[in-house]
Amino acid sequence: MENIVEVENLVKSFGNKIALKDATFNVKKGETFGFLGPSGSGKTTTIKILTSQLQHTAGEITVFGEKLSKVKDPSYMKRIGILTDNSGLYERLTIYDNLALYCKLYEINVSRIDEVLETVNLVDEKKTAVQKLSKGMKQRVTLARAILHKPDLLFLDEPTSALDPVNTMHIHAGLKKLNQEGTTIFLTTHDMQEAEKLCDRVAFLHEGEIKLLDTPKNLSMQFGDSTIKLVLKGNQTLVVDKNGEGAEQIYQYLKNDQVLSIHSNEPSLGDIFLQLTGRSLS
Ligand SMILES: Nc1ncnc2c1ncn2[C@@H]1O[C@H](COP(=O)(O)OP(=O)(O)OP(=O)(O)O)[C@@H](O)[C@H]1O
Repeated sequence: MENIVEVENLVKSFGNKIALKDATFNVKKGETFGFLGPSGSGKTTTIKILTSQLQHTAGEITVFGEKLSKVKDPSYMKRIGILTDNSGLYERLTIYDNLALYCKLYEINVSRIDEVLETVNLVDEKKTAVQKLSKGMKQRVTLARAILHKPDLLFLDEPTSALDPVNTMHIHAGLKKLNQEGTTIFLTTHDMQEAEKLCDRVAFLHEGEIKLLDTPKNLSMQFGDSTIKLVLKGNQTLVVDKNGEGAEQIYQYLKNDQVLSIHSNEPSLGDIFLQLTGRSLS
């Protein structure tokens, strides 16, 4: 599959502080790529560099087949969507008027506004001034603006960090739809469930270094143990090996009608991160 982003040996330092150490990764066209790491691991710094908001110290970056220095070109910026914590919304204007301004900028029809407001669950609030919105609602307006022009590549920095579970579900469904329609997504998060749900591949970032990069499924197989968990009547939990002896045990419990549930003992992305770095993602 074609790479839409190629990053080689990326380094970023702020004075003596090294925020990114030799990070190398690619984002493939059409995928949702997750950058997972705890606070301070370098996620926002990476997004800022990839979207030309910050200069990197060393390394090679290519986006859409062009060296990063050219990405500032307006024709490139039109192919990119960005959601960061810096909203850039006009507080006194309504949601609709904010988005209408961007429609003009991107030269797209205002009929698209209702579509994106549907995605972020804000159709009924479109005539409300931004200054009257909650933090989570503003985050949803910013996301609506980021996807207004159906970008080829969408950068999302912790897209659901200020949202409640219902709105998070709404946004996840919207992002899946956008991805199915062809937008490649680069997403940072410290929410492992979000990553498991949305991402085709994930990179684990720890103290500015990429520790691991693969599909969630491969990681779970690589780090999983070869056991099966049984929950028996009376809520007793039993872990058995995936071998002939384990099979015999499971058979006996099933035969005696003692089994409530059977699960393979797969680690979550959070478990894997903990195993790898000794610290949790949040
Ligand atoms: N402008 C800056 N000047 C100095 N240090 C900075 C600057 N921006 C970021 N850093 C440092 O670089 C490191 C990575 O920060 P970054 O914001 O990329 O982390 P993050 O993974 O996005 O964290 P969070 O999840 O809290 O947003 C941190 O140690 C941070 O203090």
